[in-house]
Amino acid sequence: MVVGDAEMMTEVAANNEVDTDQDRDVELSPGGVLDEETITRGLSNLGRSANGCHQVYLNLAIPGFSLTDISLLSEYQHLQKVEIPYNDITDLSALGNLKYLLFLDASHNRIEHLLDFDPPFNLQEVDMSWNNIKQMCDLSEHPFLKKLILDNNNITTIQGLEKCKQLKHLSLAHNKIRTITGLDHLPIQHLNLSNNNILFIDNFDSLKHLKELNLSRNCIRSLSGLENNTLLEAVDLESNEVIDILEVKYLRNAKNLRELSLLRNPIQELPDYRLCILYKISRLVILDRHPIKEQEKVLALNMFNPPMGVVAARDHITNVVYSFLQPAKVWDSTLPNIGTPYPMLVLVGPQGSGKRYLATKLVKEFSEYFGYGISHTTRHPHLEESAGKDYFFVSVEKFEKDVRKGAFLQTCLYNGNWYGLQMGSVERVAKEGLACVVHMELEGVLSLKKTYFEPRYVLVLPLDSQLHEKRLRARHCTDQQIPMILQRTDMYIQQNQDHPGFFDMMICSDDIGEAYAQLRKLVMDYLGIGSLSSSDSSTFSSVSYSRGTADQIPVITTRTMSNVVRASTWSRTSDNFSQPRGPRLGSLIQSRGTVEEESVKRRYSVAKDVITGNIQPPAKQWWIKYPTSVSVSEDSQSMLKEMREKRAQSAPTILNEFGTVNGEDKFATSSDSSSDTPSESYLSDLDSAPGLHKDDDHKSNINANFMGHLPTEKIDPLSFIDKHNYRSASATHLPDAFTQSFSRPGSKCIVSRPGSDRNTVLPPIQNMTA
Ligand SMILES: Nc1ncnc2c1ncn2[C@@H]1O[C@H](COP(=O)(O)OP(=O)(O)OP(=O)(O)O)[C@@H](O)[C@H]1O
Repeated sequence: MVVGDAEMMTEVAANNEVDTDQDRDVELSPGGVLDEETITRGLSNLGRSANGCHQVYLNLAIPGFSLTDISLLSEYQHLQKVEIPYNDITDLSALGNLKYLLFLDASHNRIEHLLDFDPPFNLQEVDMSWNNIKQMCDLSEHPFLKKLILDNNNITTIQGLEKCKQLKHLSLAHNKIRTITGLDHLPIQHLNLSNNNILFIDNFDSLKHLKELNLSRNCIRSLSGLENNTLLEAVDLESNEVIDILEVKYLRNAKNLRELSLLRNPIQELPDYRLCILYKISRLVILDRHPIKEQEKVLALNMFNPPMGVVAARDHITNVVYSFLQPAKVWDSTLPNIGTPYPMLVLVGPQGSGKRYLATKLVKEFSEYFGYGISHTTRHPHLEESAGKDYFFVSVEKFEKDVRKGAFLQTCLYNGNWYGLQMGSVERVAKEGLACVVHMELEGVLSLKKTYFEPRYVLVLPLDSQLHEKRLRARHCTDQQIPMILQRTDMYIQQNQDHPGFFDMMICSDDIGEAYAQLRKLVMDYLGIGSLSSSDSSTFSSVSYSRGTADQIPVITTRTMSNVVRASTWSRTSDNFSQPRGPRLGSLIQSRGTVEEESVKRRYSVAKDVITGNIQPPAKQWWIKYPTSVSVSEDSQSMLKEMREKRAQSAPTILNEFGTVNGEDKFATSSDSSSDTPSESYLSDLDSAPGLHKDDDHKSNINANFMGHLPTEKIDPLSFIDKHNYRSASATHLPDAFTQSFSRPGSKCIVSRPGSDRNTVLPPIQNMTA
């Protein structure tokens, strides 16, 4: 230490001594009786008196003088703020003279009676904590009281506050209160009742202004009673006995709730307690004194109510992982692999939209092309359903077992039941050489879109909600389920709007006959078959690709139109079957069942035709002739909006109920009777569907749109355009990309097909069919 510093310290010490000496000289308030000297030292804040005539000190602070007698204070009637904490005062009657008193701090004294002095006019804030008050007296003489702190007393009952209509802040912590009473209709915003013996949150209903509530260290088990305190922002329930996570439901109306503490409650022992609370009250910013991170909120949401995309991703991961976990085995499969897409049609829509009916009818009519992909479900069969035809009805255990076997392509939980499409179901159809038609909910689609299958997705949507409701009622839907299903229709509309191209086409199914006609027309366009007359003998064919079969050759089936009409299946009738040659294929066939044998023979035959250049597989048109996108144009958006409004207002349409599958046409309407012979009216109906426009602008865009999506097969674009009459101004200026060889996924030149997640915008089909 330098000399200068030492000197300075000595000087400071000397000064201190002088001060203490002075203090010692003047004994302040001897014997605990307040004297003038003490008052003089405690006065501050010189200002104008309440009547405006004098300059007076407005504040007095005389803490910690062991005062017992403060009668002298009665002479200082202009005081507006009196702080007399940490004394031994028992009697405040001297304050009765202080008519202008606004703030009183008489905490840490020995007062037994609350405010028992003549009331000042405007007393606003009182702190009488740490006293010996046992009972609250009638405070109706203090109507302007805004803040009352009575912590650490011996109060057992809250009372006497009825007339305190300005009371915003009340603190009664560390008392002996057992039940909450006497607070009715008070405008309290901050209430502290911590450290009492409160068991129930009673009589809070009328505390409509309550923002901050501290009920920590009580014996509260239930939050019931807080449901009407909608302005709550912070609730402290630390060290209580809350045991049930569902109790937080009573806070659901507190839309401004930002801070909650449930520390040291049994509830904290629950697994995922924090995430659960965050999920239940997502608006929280601080929980248990810890700020909430965004990641936690996302985790909570994903855990308890994951968005459909997350569920689909999880389901997909589960299915993929389980299938990878299977012992390595080369499956005898007719399905394609990742590089060779398999034609598949998925009808998507809410329950009761009619998609199952459409799927069955389509499969029935186009049995040469399509097979019905049967899903598995854990729900019980309805009377009219048969196992192995409508669904494979399995127990949850069996379903789970199959999941673990990696048997599913996609799974989803809908309405409390599991649904899933197994690879085997698709395989079964593929073995027939047919394209698979399945129907499912959006959740299923989200999962299926993650697989290497790249189906066409046709959205089947009932836009007339009353009609939809009627159909649902005719089915097996309960009163609770119906609103949920109707809401889901809006979800589909939203999905369609938010993700243009997600669905390849939308069909309104209010009139199921027309819906089928549209679907039929679409399918026929895909397949390149204009009309199903028996005289039509135009050639069409379909392609399927086999995995693990000899040489990985695309296997193509050829058939004439007359065959379509007459033959019961696409694959089994009068194929030009050639005996397979070579030991490999021969032995392969020997080891198979009849159906597969047929399939291999057929494929062999078609492969031969393809190699010799005899046929063009029509199935490639599935991939070339894209179906109509649900358009993203403003027109279509507004049309959809219109339809939505119409849907909301629509009067019930009298239609036959539908409800069965198996081709039984309970859907049948007058228009349905003509559905076997597609007419122009289908086209006009198609036009009226959202997203289907025939305006010229679209027409001129067709090629541009079309070129955005590389088909999976190699085509000659110019002949394609010629064939379909698409030649337009823009067609004569085809960019290079269009005239290049188009390649399959997996080759260098990959552009995702419409409807896939990779490329979301589709060309409108009407230009193709124009
Ligand atoms: N594998 C699947 N993945 C996802 N959803 C599926 C699957 N299979 C069926 N679904 C869908 O689950 C929903 C409930 O089907 P369910 O058969 O129980 O009811 P429904 O009243 O007969 O429905 P719908 O007549 O619309 O088929 C339907 O929308 C159906 O399309």
